Amino acid sequence: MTTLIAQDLNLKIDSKFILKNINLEVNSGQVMGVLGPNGAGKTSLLKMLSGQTDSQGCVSWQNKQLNTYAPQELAQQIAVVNQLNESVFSLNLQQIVRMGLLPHKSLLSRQTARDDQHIADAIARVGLAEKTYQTFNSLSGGEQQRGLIARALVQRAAFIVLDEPVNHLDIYYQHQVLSLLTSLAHQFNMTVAMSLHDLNLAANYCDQLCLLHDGKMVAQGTPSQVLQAERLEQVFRIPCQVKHHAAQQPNALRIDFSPSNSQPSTCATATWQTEWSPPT
Ligand SMILES: Nc1ncnc2c1ncn2[C@@H]1O[C@H](COP(=O)(O)OP(=O)(O)OP(=O)(O)O)[C@@H](O)[C@H]1O
Repeated sequence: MTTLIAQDLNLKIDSKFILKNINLEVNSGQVMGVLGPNGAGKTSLLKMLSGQTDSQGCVSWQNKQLNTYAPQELAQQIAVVNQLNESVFSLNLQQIVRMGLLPHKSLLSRQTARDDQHIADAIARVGLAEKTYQTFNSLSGGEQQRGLIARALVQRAAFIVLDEPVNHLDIYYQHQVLSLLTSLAHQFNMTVAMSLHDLNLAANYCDQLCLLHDGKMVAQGTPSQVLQAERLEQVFRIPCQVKHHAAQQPNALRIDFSPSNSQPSTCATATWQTEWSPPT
């Protein structure tokens, strides 16, 4: 069943289109990856899909427009894990994860043993049980990222939106976190939308992909529909090969970018300063 529908989304700042005519649909139980080069509009799109930015256009979740949800009701439906900012938290990890319960509480409600169990389970699921009482500030970038994912789990929202969730994670936790998100979607019929820079992780873990370039939707569909060499070369401005491993898994893809083997794509316009000296 289609649960997320975005129609004709536009975002214009200072007369420049950041997003232009974006349309997409995501079914419940699916993981959608948002791909594209730096500045393509991934974060802006995720903010619109999760109601963090007012949309010029229409986003509806469960047949109801996002801008008609009350704030608490929206927070019960949608959990957001944004990119890490400089954190000002002096709270410990458990207290940060506990914030995920807020949408389900009234001002006077008490903490229950069941709440504590949910928090402990979520922290354990992201592999941070031994860091439960460490201050959030003192956690490593990857630990903070996993802590924020634990907070999203505690929120028990049916739609989780994550902006580059594996950015700070080592290879083990990249796979752990993406497997966890995929299994939440597939087993519990949740919907996940996330931006990713690693196209191979996107091919492995996402059911649907959309590829943005300069604020426009270049392609959307299954990984094998979207991840085509010629298109990726144009968008990412670097030579690329896409290999299909149908023998292992029907949709298994391997994307290799090989800048050293050939000349940069003719689309590449940037020139890089490779030497630098301090100003005198
Ligand atoms: N508030 C704003 N004012 C001006 N420009 C903005 C604003 N927000 C976003 N932009 C611009 O919109 C474009 C898209 O930004 P966005 O953060 O959505 O890209 P992105 O695809 O997530 O990039 P990255 O991969 O680097 O995180 C960028 O050129 C950015 O500078």
